[in-house]
Amino acid sequence: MVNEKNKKRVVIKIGSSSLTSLHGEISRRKLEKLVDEVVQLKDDGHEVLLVSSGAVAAGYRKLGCLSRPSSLPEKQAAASIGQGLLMESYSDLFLSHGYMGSQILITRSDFSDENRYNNARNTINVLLERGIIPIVNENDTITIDRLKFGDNDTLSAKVAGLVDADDLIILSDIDGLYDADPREDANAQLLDRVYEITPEIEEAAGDPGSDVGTGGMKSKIDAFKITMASGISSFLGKASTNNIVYDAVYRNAVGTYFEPTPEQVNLNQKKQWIAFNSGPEGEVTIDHRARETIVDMKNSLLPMNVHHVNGRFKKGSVVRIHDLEGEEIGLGVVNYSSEQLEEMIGLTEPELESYELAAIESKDLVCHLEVSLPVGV
Ligand SMILES: Nc1ncnc2c1ncn2[C@@H]1O[C@H](COP(=O)(O)OP(=O)(O)O)[C@@H](O)[C@H]1O
Ligand SMILES: N[C@@H](CCC(=O)OP(=O)(O)O)C(=O)O
Repeated sequence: MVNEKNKKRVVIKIGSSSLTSLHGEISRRKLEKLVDEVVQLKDDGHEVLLVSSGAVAAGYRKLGCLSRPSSLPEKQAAASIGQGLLMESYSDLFLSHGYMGSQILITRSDFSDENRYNNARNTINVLLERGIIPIVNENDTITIDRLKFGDNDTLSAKVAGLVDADDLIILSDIDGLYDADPREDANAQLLDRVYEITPEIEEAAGDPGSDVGTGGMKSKIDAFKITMASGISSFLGKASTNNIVYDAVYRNAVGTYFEPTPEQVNLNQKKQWIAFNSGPEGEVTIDHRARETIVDMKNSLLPMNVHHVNGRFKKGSVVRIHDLEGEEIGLGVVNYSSEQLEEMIGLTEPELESYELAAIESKDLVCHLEVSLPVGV
């Protein structure tokens, strides 16, 4: 049993192919293996949250489809069957070891609203602190494409940030990240440590390896960009390897470890929400002097440095910040609506004195990210 100091909060994401059989059914054997390993961590005193895919893969056969459906209504109907079956199996298995699982279904709009985001954190914290194992999936049955996370890899990274996890473990059908797509290059080499997501790594990341996988290595790399910018250690390994979860937490597993370094950006929770979840509602373009002030000097953005405004937003919205060449330099929470900012453009410094607040406070600016913001941001 670990002491309070060594206790970890671990998020484990498992893909569809690692939970279901080729015939579109839950594989009891695969699920039992996962549950046994989670139980080992729980018995050691760690907190564990699962992000489990598999709802569509576990449900499509029961819906009467011969292979994973491609139409949205059929996928959603399959998920409505499979999600219930998955939870039933998880609950049975965890209860047989004396632990309780709980279901959390999330949509992207739950995360883009700051109040709902904070509410999700509070709920999950209660569950984790009371020894429950929250089991998270996207709410596939009701979510439409435009509002989807789309893959559980980036969802798991955002959840890891939400609950301030120590580790994210992504389990897949492959034993880690290779320096080239192993299906295309027989000489591809396993990378055991990654300290930075380089353009070469992005290039090497290919599509899914099975008919039931969704994001492939590309969405896993997007996920690791989020965890690295959030200061969370991550691991990618093969779900079928013995003791993979336990060994990954104790750094003894074969796979790829993604280690954030102190020099990298380490976004606090508010900035993680702004960067990865908020969904910007408009744009402000700033002049060159302002770019220097906010990027190099890390000062607030003043209303007089706003050159022009695009889109309609209200006070408190998140906006993209562009320079005069159109390059995106960051995101921030505005203190004025788009109408108010437009009125301020062209006013002189004394005229602006009556406006007391910065357009964007430095504490709410997310700029100069070493990583480009992942898809969906
Ligand atoms: N550079 C790479 N390194 C490792 N696997 C890769 C790479 N590029 C593409 N892949 C493929 O990504 C697959 C894993 O993604 P995916 O099929 O979505 O799995 P899951 O269902 O576990 O999320 C692997 O089986 C592999 O074929
Ligand atoms: N939410 C979907 C899975 C989405 C997904 O990312 O799947 P996978 O690539 O297998 O992790 C489901 O439960 O079927």
